[in-house]
Amino acid sequence: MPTIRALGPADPERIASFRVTGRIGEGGHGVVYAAETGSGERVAVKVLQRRFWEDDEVRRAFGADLRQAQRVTGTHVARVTAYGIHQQRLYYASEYVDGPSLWEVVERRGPRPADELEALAVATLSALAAIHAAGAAHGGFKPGSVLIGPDGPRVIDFGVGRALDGPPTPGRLIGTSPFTAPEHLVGAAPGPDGDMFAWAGTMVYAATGHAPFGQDSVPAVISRILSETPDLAALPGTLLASVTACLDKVPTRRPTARELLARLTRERVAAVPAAGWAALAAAPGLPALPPAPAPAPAPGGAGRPGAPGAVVPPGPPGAAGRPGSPGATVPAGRPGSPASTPAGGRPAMLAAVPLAPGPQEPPPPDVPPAGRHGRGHRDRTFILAGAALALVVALVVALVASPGDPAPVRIPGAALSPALSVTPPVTLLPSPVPPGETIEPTPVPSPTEKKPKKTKKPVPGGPALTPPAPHPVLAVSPARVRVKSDYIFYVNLKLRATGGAVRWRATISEGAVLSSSSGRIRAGHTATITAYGTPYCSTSKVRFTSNGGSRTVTIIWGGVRC
Ligand SMILES: Nc1ncnc2c1ncn2[C@@H]1O[C@H](COP(=O)(O)OP(=O)(O)OP(=O)(O)O)[C@@H](O)[C@H]1O
Repeated sequence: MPTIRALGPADPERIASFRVTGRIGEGGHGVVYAAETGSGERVAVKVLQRRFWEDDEVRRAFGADLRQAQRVTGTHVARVTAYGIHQQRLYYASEYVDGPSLWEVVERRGPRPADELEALAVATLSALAAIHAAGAAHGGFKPGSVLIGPDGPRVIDFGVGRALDGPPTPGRLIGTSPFTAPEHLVGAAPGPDGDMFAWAGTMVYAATGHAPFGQDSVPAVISRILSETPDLAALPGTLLASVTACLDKVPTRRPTARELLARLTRERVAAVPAAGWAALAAAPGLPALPPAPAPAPAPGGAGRPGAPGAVVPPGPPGAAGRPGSPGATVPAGRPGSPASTPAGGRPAMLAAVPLAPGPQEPPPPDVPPAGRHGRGHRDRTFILAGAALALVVALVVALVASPGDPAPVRIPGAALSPALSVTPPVTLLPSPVPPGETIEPTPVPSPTEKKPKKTKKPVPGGPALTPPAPHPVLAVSPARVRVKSDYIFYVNLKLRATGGAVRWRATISEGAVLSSSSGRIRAGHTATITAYGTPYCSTSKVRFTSNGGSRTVTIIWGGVRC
């Protein structure tokens, strides 16, 4: 149960139509209050820090993201019930979950046993599937995003990552937790694939008590996320393949939440030997089923609960409700396994977890999924070229909007939900003033600039001589960067080869890391590498050496106070 503290002098007593009853806590983005609606329903209201209100881009994205988040419903999500602006601060309200976060549970009680992990996996995948089915992404999934309520795990804080972290632009980090997917570290926008990576890391945390890539210095964690595979030995066999697949560095290779939910459900059913199902079907004392009226197959296919000859999913004797209905529960342990315990004997925290998604969640896992995130096989050909870091360089090139590229930023002019009681009504329209820069690059020639036209010089008195071979040159841009935010700790550097192919090597001063330290660029081509540092008033020098000379880039990790 979260500790609710009394309000301080700076805390509001009302937020829009909500009566604030206490302060739950504060995170990186704002303060969360316990509050009540006019009809006495408990809600949690997150009031974002003022800097978000002051950011035009965030204000524009906030309305769009929250509208989408409001569409997400399901047994294992804390529904977003309202959002708006209160005293120049953005806020949103969600269902109050009366329970600790997964962080707290693991910190206090240690790594969780196999049966709890399985139930946790099913519940959180069910929530992510619902979020993704609504066209949203969580964008910041981590153990703190899972609250263990009296009726099972609930996922909070979904769908606002894009608004709070903004579009991927050079030098702007998307997501900052040790659970962040590698593609987000290099600028990709939050998406379902990234959620799956973060989900897997969260499962590793629940099984071991440690974040999969460590939690020490930021550059060290980033370097491990980009290049290392965590130790998964503590995971139960039932989850190992799923978690391993989700930790793939290539986003499109990761399975979807829906696919994993289907896999786990199938495996659970298959874990009961056929003889066990037969014995259950023939158990004495079951009321006789009426004879089948006709041999025609029933809609929904064989196995529909209640149909003659249907497989009856496991459930505690006397369990109410059809499997999949909100009230239906199954023991979290494998039926018949030594770990499984009766509902009453299970740890209270995960005592009863619906196995199948609730009625408002996506269709049952057996329904063939649609679209890229729903297709059965991820057969897209992605070739891992050698070591993981090489792969990351490819990701960087593919995903990052580099300093010279026009950033394809889609800004829907988002209006606040009309359902809200915002006084006075505020419309979040695109501002005519462009948002403030976060990085000041030294002006560099555009990488899209046209190659100089070859002009034939007339050579008086004879045929044209063979021109001397052009000398390869490595251009690096920007040459000097000042990062002006506490929340940004990476910078993309664009390398360009002219006059011939260039082989390059790079080193960076201590306390920072590079996504790649060597490579080859063909003439006229570009590559992007990323420097990760610590944004606390320090300077990093990146030194490039190549057959085209040497270059040094200076990065000043600033923050507004430096
Ligand atoms: N819907 C909710 N019901 C109950 N408690 C909540 C709810 N949402 C958040 N909380 C609690 O409020 C506290 C602060 O949450 P918050 O999301 O701000 O933390 P955070 O994840 O560290 O922050 P951020 O995501 O902004 O970095 C946490 O203890 C969290 O468990």
